[in-house]
Amino acid sequence: MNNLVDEIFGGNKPAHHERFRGEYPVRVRGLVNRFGDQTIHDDLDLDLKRGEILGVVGGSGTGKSVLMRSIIGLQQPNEGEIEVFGQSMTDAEPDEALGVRNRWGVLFQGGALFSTLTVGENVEVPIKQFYPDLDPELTQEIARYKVVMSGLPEEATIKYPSELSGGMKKRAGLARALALDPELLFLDEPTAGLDPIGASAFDQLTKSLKQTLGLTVFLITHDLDTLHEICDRVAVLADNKVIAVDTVPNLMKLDHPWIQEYFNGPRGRAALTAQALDELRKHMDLPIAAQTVKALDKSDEGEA
Ligand SMILES: Nc1ncnc2c1ncn2[C@@H]1O[C@H](COP(=O)(O)OP(=O)(O)OP(=O)(O)O)[C@@H](O)[C@H]1O
Repeated sequence: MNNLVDEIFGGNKPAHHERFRGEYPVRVRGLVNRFGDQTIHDDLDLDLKRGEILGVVGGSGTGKSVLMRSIIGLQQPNEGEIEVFGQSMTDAEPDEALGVRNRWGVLFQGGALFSTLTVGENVEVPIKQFYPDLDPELTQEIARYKVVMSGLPEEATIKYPSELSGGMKKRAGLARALALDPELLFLDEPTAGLDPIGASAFDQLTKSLKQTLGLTVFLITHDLDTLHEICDRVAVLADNKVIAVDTVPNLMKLDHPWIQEYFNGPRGRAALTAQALDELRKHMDLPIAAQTVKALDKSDEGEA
């Protein structure tokens, strides 16, 4: 397990650092990734703005996870330049890379929890890795705090991953991603496999953590509700590149076949209607809003 821990969290103590004040915590330029004769990325550019939730979408196999793995140093690109917190990751000496690794948290698809450790012990892993001399009681206390912050009951701290529901596993993974108070959070399909209520609750948690902790979030998703509800901008991967980065309403105006199919297809329209209804419900004291909600609710029943 130690190799995996080293791979994910790095293997040494972090250097001291100031919080990043620049505009773009992540900048990717001319990224090329190939596996054999399969080209995944070809001259891909992307900027992540400080304080935003950036949704990353694209068809299956377009390279969303490979892009995330390239940024966090788990995938060595064939070409290109990646800067995190203003520091080049592609040319970085191992020590320099370590200086930034403790400044991001990652929630992998499926949570990637260590099954032989309790939730609390999972959250302690990166803390012990980066701060081995910390008093064990304090380490446990920090882990408990992160568990509760992620919306789990405190009792979940002593449970094993196999004793948790899918939604609880995601929250446990999030608690571990938050263990070192990151400035940057990477979420790979956090709502996949959750029921709509669980997915919506996870979205709201992400949004409130972004606001309260001042996080910048890179969020891979297929979930249209998530895009509409919490993403400030969305990057679309197609044709081996990021073909557009914009707000959802602006993306919907673009004349690209995949974008049109995705955002203006039946599921895209349903997500948009659901969001419009949510907005209107906030203004139910206005007669026009009440009437519109009633009419839209009826048309939904008609379609069902
Ligand atoms: N280590 C690897 N070796 C060979 N091919 C790989 C490797 N990692 C990813 N790929 C290939 O790269 C392509 C992009 O994979 P990636 O997981 O990034 O897609 P994705 O956009 O995240 O897809 P999904 O939405 O289905 O999760 C796929 O064709 C995948 O098979």
